[in-house]
Amino acid sequence: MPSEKAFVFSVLLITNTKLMNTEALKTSLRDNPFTRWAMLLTVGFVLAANYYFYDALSPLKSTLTKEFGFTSTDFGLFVSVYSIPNVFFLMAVMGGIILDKLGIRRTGFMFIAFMTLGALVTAYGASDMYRNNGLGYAFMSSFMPGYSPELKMMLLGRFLFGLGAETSIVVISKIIVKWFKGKELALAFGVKLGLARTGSFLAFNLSPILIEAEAGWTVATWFAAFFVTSALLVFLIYMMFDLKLDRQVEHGGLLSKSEEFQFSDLTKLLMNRSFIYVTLLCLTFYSAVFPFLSFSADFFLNKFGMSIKESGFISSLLPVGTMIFTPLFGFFVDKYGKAASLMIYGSLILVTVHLIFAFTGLTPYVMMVILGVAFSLVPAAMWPSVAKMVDETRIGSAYGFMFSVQNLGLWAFPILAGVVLDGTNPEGTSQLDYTYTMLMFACLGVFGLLFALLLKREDKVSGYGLELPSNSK
Ligand SMILES: NCCCC[C@H](NC(=O)[C@@H](N)CCCCN)C(=O)O
Repeated sequence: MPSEKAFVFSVLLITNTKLMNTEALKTSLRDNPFTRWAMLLTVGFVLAANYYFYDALSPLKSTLTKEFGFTSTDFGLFVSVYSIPNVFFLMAVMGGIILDKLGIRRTGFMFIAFMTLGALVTAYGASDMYRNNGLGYAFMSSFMPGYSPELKMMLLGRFLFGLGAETSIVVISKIIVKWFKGKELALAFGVKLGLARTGSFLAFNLSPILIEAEAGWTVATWFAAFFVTSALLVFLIYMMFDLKLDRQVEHGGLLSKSEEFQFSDLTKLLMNRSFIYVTLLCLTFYSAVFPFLSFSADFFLNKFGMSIKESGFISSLLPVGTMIFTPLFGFFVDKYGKAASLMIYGSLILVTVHLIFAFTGLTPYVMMVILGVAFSLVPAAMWPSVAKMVDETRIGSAYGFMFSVQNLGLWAFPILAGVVLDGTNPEGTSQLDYTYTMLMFACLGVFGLLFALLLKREDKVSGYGLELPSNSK
């Protein structure tokens, strides 16, 4: 009898231990809400640094003219060179493929390192150290005399920065999916975008303050570069947690053979009319926003006679607006749908605001907040809509492709804005007239509106259900 009892006891013990082990296997780091959200904050910091650096010199266009003799076209060139690797070498698409092959840690580190190198080279190109015949100055002076050696070094820096920055956004999107899939994914995406835009908000407000530093105006560029460098260090912390999570789950986020990117995926995407319309909307809408934002502080400074600080502050109202409205509209799209309609409204608002900027002297404070509503409506509806059109395993390639097409606009339109400005204002004019530049942005908005309308019409045929709530598809 006692031996029977002992047998039952040991069976119970073994079963219980087995159950406990299975339970331990089931829970991983991502199941702990604190760790999950801490990871979001960690990669959000990297994104904020990325957006900070992208915008850090935008409020300082007049300073660059004063210090280095930059024309509006030079400034446009500087903004746009960010996009060259993504347009001409399809870096965002390649980055997505590399990501699927090498995984998050190696790809993330490599591309954030490129961002850091680019940021440091840009700051160096603007520094006194370089201008006093520092390393590379003689070389940069030896060709294309029409462009200053400062501009050339800064262009090289921004090129390297762009090479890393867009792919790192794709990597971070994948990190969010890795930690939040099946949990609070939509909210996490909204918060991620909010953190990124905090970087832009800070850039427009901090750069004008930092140029007044005792050590000279280049404190603003060095600060931006060190912010990006600190992001690389913060990413190392993320990598440790990522490794730990991979040891807890089976496949470590790497794709199986059947899930890997195939070029036939791209052809399939290109045959999908809804995807084409949303990509063209992405190109035209974002081209009317980001390049405008890069010139906006200088526009306010010239049109309303504001200081660098005030014009930077007004520009920062756009990212602030999006930080509040994007999660709200994201929630609306999840719950009630109407994504295609929201993209139409967003495009309509964008055109109206640009026309008001072109032809009236209405206060820019309110207009920038309204523009923030437009810049929340479209992204909040656009990115989740793509997820309805393409298979989940192809979402990285789809976003990568959209980024590359979008970057065509982020490359061309800052240059065009500068060329239009230089072409429509006599040389040496003290107050730039932005009317034609604003009209150009309004026209882009009209194209965006057209593609949004086509997208809604196509949705009735394709049946992707863009007008339906998230969980009904
Ligand atoms: N899941 C995709 C989110 C994209 C957010 C989007 N960013 C971009 O489109 C970037 N390719 C361009 C960023 C250039 C300025 N930093 C956004 O709305 O910010």
